[in-house]
Amino acid sequence: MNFSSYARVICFCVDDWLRSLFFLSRGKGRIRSSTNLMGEEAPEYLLNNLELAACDSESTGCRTATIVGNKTYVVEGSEDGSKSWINVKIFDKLTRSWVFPTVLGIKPVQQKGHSALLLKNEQLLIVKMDSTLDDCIWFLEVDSPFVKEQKEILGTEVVAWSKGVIGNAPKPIVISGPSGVGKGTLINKLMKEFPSRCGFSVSHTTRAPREKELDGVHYHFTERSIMEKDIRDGKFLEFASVHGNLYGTSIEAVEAVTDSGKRCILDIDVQGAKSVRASSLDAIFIFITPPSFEELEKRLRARGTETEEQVQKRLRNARAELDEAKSPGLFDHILVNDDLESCYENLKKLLASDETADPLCQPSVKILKAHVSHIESKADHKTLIHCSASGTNAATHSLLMLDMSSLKGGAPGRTRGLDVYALESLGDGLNGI
Ligand SMILES: Nc1nc2c(ncn2[C@@H]2O[C@H](COP(=O)(O)OP(=O)(O)O)[C@@H](O)[C@H]2O)c(=O)[nH]1
Ligand SMILES: Nc1ncnc2c1ncn2[C@@H]1O[C@H](COP(=O)(O)OP(=O)(O)O)[C@@H](O)[C@H]1O
Repeated sequence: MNFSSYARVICFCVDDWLRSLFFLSRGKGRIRSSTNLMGEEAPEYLLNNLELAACDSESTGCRTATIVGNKTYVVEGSEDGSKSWINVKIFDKLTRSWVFPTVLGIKPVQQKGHSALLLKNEQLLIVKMDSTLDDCIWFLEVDSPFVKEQKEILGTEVVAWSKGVIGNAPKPIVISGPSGVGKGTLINKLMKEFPSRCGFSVSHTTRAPREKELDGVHYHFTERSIMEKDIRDGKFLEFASVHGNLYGTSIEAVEAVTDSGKRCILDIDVQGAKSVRASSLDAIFIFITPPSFEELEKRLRARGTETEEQVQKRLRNARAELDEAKSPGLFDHILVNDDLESCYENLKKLLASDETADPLCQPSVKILKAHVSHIESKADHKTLIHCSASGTNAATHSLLMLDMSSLKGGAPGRTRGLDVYALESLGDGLNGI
């Protein structure tokens, strides 16, 4: 792929957005005034010519516009003292109108601007300027399988953010099973024995805390209305109504554990396991089953944490869960929790046999405190990032190569598997090379 074909750079300054738009083009060099952009019509040359846009990091605000089919995705952001924001809007060429999509996932905090590059027709690579390397690479999914599914569910235009993460991580473990089977007991044992290697995904729930349950440790206990809003805002990987309460796994609950290099353990019901199976999270699914229904009932009553009515409801649901667990392709392993110690040993054997539990791949470049001037696509899966230590001094300009050949995951979680290496010496302004 030819570099210069990607070097058409549009610089939008927020302050001037209404009045003028500077069109900087290698080879063209024209300055053109925009027509009334906020009059809800994007100029013809923008819609016809723009493939890649990068913005001037010196300005207080920044806009990039990227054409995907008949749509132009405008990503705009600003850092204004304590306030910083990043928004996405879409110009639809067919209807000649602006669309404000539902934005899912955790969005980046805008700093000194960003560059945008269309990777495939389903996602944009967004590189934040003046950011550390662990926070500069982001993806805006515009037509990925996850986004397509959400468009159908929500009936609106949807885009979804996903943070790019260098290297891989151990696969999360999803543990399901009927209430009282011993999931919590097994997970506690794992956490005690491997505190530095396993981390628990702390779910949100609308149920009341039991005695000895701590907010933020066992669950994030929350109000239904708050949780429903967070679900609408795309902050949850999955959620389900279980025994009359709402339970859900936030994206951050899983990613915070995985980002720290630990294996994330999720204790979720069968509906939640189905949702995670359908998501981009690559996990191992384990169902814990009781030796008999009578033993399950005995354990549930012996625990003494539920009223009789709640016990009855849990037992009714248990029958359905035991049936659903047999759905082909849902669970990778079924463990019978008869004798606790043997079940725990079997669980540990399963985890030990997972080949993905390799240590986090360390990037060849650790911290990027450079000014990223722009990005260019070189070839499939490989992207050049231009950066400079001082921002304007040509002598310190350097190149990083971003290799995305083994990307995994994606919205609504992280996009993992990135590899970054320096093509040239990057000078004093960059650490850790
Ligand atoms: N889908 C989903 N289910 C969850 C989540 N957190 C807990 N659960 C499930 O909700 C059910 C009830 O959990 P809980 O109230 O702690 O009762 P217990 O299972 O009897 O200890 C269990 O099946 C859990 O696995 C979650 O984040 N999502
Ligand atoms: N293998 C086992 N044999 C006997 N009791 C068990 C076993 N595993 C767990 N228990 C007990 O059963 C009860 C329910 O276990 P718990 O871990 O709370 O289940 P869950 O998290 O699946 O609802 C607890 O009192 C626990 O001590």
